[in-house]
Amino acid sequence: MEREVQRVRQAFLSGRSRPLRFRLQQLEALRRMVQEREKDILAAIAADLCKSELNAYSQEVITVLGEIDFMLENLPEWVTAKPVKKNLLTMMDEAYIQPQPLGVVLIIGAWNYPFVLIIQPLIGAIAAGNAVIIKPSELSENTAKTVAKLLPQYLDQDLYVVINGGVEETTELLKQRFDHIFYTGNTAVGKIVMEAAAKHLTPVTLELGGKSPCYIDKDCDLDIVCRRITWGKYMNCGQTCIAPDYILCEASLQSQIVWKIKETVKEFYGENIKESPDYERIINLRHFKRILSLLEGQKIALGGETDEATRYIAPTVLTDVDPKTKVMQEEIFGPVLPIVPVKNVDEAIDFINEREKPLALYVFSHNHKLIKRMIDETSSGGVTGNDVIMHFTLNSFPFGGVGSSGMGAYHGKHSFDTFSHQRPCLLKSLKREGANKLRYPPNSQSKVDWGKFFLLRRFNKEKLGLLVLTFLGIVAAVLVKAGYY
Ligand SMILES: NC(=O)c1ccc[n+]([C@@H]2O[C@H](COP(=O)([O-])OP(=O)(O)OC[C@H]3O[C@@H](n4cnc5c(N)ncnc54)[C@H](O)[C@@H]3O)[C@@H](O)[C@H]2O)c1
Ligand SMILES: CCCCCCCCCCCCC/C=C/C=O
Repeated sequence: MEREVQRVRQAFLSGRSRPLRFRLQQLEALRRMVQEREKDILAAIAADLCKSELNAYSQEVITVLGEIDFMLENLPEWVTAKPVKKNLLTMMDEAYIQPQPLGVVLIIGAWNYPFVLIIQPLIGAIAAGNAVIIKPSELSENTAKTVAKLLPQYLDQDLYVVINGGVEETTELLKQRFDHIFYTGNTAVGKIVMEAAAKHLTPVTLELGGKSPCYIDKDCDLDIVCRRITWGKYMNCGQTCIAPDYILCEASLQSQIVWKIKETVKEFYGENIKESPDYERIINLRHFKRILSLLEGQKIALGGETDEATRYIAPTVLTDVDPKTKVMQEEIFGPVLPIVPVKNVDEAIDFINEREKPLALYVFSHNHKLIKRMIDETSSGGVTGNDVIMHFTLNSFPFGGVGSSGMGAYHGKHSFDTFSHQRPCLLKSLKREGANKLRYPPNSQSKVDWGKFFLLRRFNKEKLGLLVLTFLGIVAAVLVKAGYY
């Protein structure tokens, strides 16, 4: 493992990942890989998650292609040095911020969207000029193997390397020194990753999970609300980091919500859900059993049917859920939707604020002020009003958590920034030593006064005349330098 990381570091130190032309060429090669090997990629995702290839394409491949195009379009502007405002002490100097690559980045992916969750951060890391080691999730082994096979056929083989394996390999990998670690997965492993990173003072981005609440106000169109929630909750069989985890609403709305979700489930998946190409399965038996255990003692208002052999769990809704029960203590990550009755929006806000900060928050209402109030008075990684999931699709948004749902963010320019160091560069001349004497010892009141003038723009009235003269002198010098005289 050490040798492999060393090999990637040597490739980074060769400097070839840095030129803009190289980054663009690698991103184009990655796009070619996705387009030419689309069938292999879709088949792998489909096999891992019992997902239709159409759904694999619209949930993962579209996002990846959109992200590559966005990078190719904007990267030339992002990589350029940006001049910054100067003070009076540096006004004759060159001052700019130069984004630079961090070095060798480790990307650890999760299994639930096994392609996009490793390739989207990879796009950002390449765009920022880094070398990358990717560790896909071992639970989605078809996608892991396919990516390990395809990437070296299209990308630089020493700069971008896939290492497959489970906990043992990841633990070994985490002992190595990286310049950034980008981890997607559960909060418990997030802590392990952060602890390992701390040993080398490596910065981390943690894309974690949590219980994303969904508040439904009584002033809204329940038909539309329930259609949108049904889509976001049962997509990928509930195994989506930003799926609505539970509903908060007035008790009187519950029966209508159950009825409308039931109707929508029929509309989306037909009478026989098991036969639907749009309804996935739980990733493994451990998760299947974990989700079943969340149903114990609950009032099942819809669904509840299961089949262990195929790890099928029907779209399920629980009503009158007691917040103290197990289903409300952990992220569900399955097709189970508890409804927790609250008296009003105040109680909903308190409910959310008494718990860990979620990755996403959803609010449904015709009342725009109520939505704004929810946003102002709570915290979450992201918010979508009157819909679910959709903030993920906008690459102008930073995507990430807050508090226990994660730290750092990515997508679009935010990925480029995550994998770049914003290096401040001040280029002075060896001339004009007169002005610089101000900061050299021995210090004096007069030097402090000048310092106040130059840096704080504060001065005393007696010296005003002298200061004005100095200022005019500086202006004249600038004009001479700029070629006006
Ligand atoms: N914020 C996001 O973008 C996002 C996206 C997807 C999933 N998630 C969250 O991820 C969770 C589901 O994923 P998961 O954690 O089950 O995925 P997982 O089991 O695939 O684990 C994630 C990664 O951690 C590694 N890993 C597991 N145990 C480890 C250990 N002990 N030491 C070191 N590495 C280890 C795995 O090899 C894998 O690569 C949910 O909480 C979900 O909300 C978040
Ligand atoms: C055919 C139209 C496609 C609509 C766009 C759907 C967007 C789905 C996004 C799925 C989320 C994938 C990333 C998940 C992260 C967390 O698990």
